[in-house]
Amino acid sequence: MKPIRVGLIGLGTVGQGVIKVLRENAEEITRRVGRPVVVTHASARDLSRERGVDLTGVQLTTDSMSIARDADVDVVAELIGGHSPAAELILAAIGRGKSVVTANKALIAQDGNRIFDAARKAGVAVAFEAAVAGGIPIIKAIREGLAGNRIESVAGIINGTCNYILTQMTEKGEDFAEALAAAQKLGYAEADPTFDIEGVDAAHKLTILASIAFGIPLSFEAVATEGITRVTSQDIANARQLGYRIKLLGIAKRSEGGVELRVQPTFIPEDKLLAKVDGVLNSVLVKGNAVGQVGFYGRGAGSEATASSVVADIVDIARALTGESRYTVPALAFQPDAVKPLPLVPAADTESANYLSLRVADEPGVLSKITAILAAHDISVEAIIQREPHGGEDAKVALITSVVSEQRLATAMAEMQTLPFVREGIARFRVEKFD
Ligand SMILES: NC(=O)c1ccc[n+]([C@@H]2O[C@H](COP(=O)([O-])OP(=O)(O)OC[C@H]3O[C@@H](n4cnc5c(N)ncnc54)[C@H](O)[C@@H]3O)[C@@H](O)[C@H]2O)c1
Ligand SMILES: N[C@@H](CCO)C(=O)O
Ligand code: NA
Repeated sequence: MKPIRVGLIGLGTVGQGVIKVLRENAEEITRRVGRPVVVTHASARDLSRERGVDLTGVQLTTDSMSIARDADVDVVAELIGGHSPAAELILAAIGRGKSVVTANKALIAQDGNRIFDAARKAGVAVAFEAAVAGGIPIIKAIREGLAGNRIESVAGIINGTCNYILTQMTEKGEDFAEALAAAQKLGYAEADPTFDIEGVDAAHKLTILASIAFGIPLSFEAVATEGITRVTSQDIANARQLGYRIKLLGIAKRSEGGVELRVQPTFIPEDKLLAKVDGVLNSVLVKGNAVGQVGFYGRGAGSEATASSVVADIVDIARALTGESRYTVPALAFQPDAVKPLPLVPAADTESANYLSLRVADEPGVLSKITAILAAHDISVEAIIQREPHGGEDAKVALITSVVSEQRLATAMAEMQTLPFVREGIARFRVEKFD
């Protein structure tokens, strides 16, 4: 039986995982597809590097474009990341009538509209399950499994590196830099890890999820994005004492004004599902009007977990090439001419409960003055802790507010900041209760 020939562009963490998974599970995959699926071609920047995977039978090259154009390649997997030359390579493969699999969320979030358009015109597929939440089949679940619903919200932990760092800081007391270095070593981080820690990678993924969930164009620029670099060990300790965990959450939800898209470090009550998702694990909760809430959980990064999704996409395409059926699921779940923008709610118009942390001079009456300002703005305090000063340090106050609009909170915080005993720089993070 003639095999489906896969050309891999990039032999890094994910590329090596794909070789391994396709080899290890060859028998099962052949039974699923109806014929073998084999990596016949692969490109890398440095062919002399030792990779720890068996590359026998794979034709190696440094010329990635030759793979995109090779008539002897049936499916191309782009696993180099970044915008260029990834975009050119994908478009070249599409131009030769090949379906493409990619793990490149940065490219899809920013340039997906153009790529899907080209693929549609060429009658081929661009599949990207590995781009969001690594090994969790969340794209397929929303696009196909939940296609009967009006999706109300998608929320979750969608960056493995940040979740790993926050977990190491919380459980092991590791410092930020140490935990990031470990995440990089484990193959979780992006080539430029500022994409992870500044929330950009999560924003790329949220952009894709929002399009698939709501049928809106890819709108990366509209995501209000904050990473985890402002989260201190003190915030983590405060969260614990108040009964919360801090997670970097991506949230896309419908609200009165349209859709809200945000990525932020968020306090979550410790008994909620998302608060218990630790390490490199990701979890996504989807709310549909028919199904209610459904949750997905699994490894969000790493070589073989991510390869699991790349290979699933290759299998989908291989099945379509093998059987009578064409690959007919639209890339962004909705028919291209039915994708329409919804108003994007500005962050200032959104509402949430909040965690505030203040450094204050050790004076009598401090707490009552702070709470009086909050009360004057109709904000109630749900929990509060005060740490006594020691060794000449300031006292510290941390509290959780009721649900309040961004504007009202900003006014109250500005007023608090003018109190003479409140030091510069009140820290604030959102709280999501998932009630
Ligand atoms: N690592 C993960 O856990 C993970 C998870 C999901 C998605 N992704 C995505 O998968 C893609 C690859 O990530 P990775 O972690 O494997 O990165 P990586 O840095 O380990 O691997 C990329 C490889 O591509 C090579 N490369 C770069 N330009 C090339 C070119 N023009 N031709 C041939 N090879 C080239 C690099 O030398 C490197 O070996 C990225 O888009 C990333 O966002 C990664
Ligand atoms: N750098 C990404 C890889 C998976 O997309 C993460 O840590 O989640
Ligand atoms: Na996925």
